[in-house]
Amino acid sequence: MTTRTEPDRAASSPPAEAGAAHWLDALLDRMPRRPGELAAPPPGSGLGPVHGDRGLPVVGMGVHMIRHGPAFQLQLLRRHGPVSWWQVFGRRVVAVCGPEAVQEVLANRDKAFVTGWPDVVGPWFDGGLLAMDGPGHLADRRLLQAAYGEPALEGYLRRMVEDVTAGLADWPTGRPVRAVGAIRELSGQMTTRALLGVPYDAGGRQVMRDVEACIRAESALLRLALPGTAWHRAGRARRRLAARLARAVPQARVRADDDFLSVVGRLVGPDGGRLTLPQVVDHMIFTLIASHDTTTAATVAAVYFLGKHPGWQRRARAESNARGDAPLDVAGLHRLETLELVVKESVRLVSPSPILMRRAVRDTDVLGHHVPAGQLVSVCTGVNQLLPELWPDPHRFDPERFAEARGEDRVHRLAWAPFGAGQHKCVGMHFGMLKVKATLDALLRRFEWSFPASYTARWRFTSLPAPADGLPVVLRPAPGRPGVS
Ligand code: HEM
Repeated sequence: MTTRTEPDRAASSPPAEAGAAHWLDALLDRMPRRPGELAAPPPGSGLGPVHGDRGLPVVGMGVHMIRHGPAFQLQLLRRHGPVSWWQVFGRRVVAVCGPEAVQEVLANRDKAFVTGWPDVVGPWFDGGLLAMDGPGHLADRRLLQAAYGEPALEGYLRRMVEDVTAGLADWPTGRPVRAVGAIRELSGQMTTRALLGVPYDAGGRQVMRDVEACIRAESALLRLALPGTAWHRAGRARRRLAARLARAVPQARVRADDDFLSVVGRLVGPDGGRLTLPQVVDHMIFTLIASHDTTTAATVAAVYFLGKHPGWQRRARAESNARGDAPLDVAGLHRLETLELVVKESVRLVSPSPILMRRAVRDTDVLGHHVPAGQLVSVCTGVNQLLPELWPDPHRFDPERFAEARGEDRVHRLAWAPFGAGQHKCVGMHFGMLKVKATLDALLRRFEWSFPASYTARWRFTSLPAPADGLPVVLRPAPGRPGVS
């Protein structure tokens, strides 16, 4: 069974060639690349320059990136090597691809790199872990880690399982549903009680609309707070979120509840210190943003691949149904081994966060290439996940490659890194995997679905990857579950 996604096809051939059937891709293919050097290395340094493509004036290679994502960066790797650069909307960005180059930047041994996210997405992450560096980041991360431990996860999972079951009750069968929008809504329904203790229908919906306004502004081109713009809407949304959280934190600190905000509010560091109210507010806003679209993208990818590979869908459903009516807990999710393999393979092929942004704080080098101070660097973990040098038959949907006996992900510690690596590695990785698996478990027990052999999703990379058509899917009642429709 071979599934060729947009990035998959392009991984074995240049993106423009892969998509040449579409007029826009044919046009992009003919566009001048205008190659050149990023910056001259300091004389006598022994370093080489970074080579790359300027593309069109202003737009640069931005449209290539949106249409082809990791496949575009793979093409940069093939043209210019593991350290290259490209221009996007007037800005030069270094692309670091391949396991060694990615490892060098993420290990960050000489502390030359800091987070580059605020430079790219704007102020929406402010005060969150991914906008911080150095001792402040380390101290907050150590403190917050307790809120992601297994005992705490059990409480969040219980809430998410109740909410996913209720959310799916409204999903129709027998007519097309756009999976991307429906799964995003479901993610919101599963988030607000687990993270904030707020039911979706009693204020949670507005919270998620505000979170989504911030997410949308991350990729806005017009970054002025003019009324009517995404930037303006996000500013208002973030202020509403901050005000709401500022009211909620004092109550959360004293209530003995097991939602994420209550757990974070009660955390005490080794020195007896607690996070201040503004710190909790900022961390919570970033957590809401970081958890929502990533888990949506991962679930959408798995729904797509399960629909293209009914054998895997049946196998995963059989494991989910084997639980009978027992409630789903963390141990129960760990036992869903097929789902674990399917999710790992889905986020390998379509990585929810295929690049990690960094900025050089001083002149430095990556694999002997000169990177000047201030330079933005995109660390392309998503490319590594598709490299034929690392993965046998990399475009094939083959979840078994993650099984203990094969362990293809063990070929290099950065061959599979959908949750990042190094200082900023996703602290919510287990939480995210639980949420995605709990969503898929509920879907599998209730529905079955498939996509025609002729259907291939075309992924777009405006912000996180999503099928351009919203992934229309027709659900049917799952077999072997009498009484459930
Ligand atoms: C499938 C789901 C998820 C994926 C693929 C994912 C991916 C990532 C990646 C790649 C990073 C590192 C970014 C970088 O180094 O630039 C990251 C960081 C982070 N993620 Fe996740 N994430 C997921 C779910 C979650 C969830 C559910 C939460 C919280 C409930 C969360 C919270 C965070 C936080 C707080 C950070 C910043 C860590 C730090 O800077 O120290 N993530 N995530």
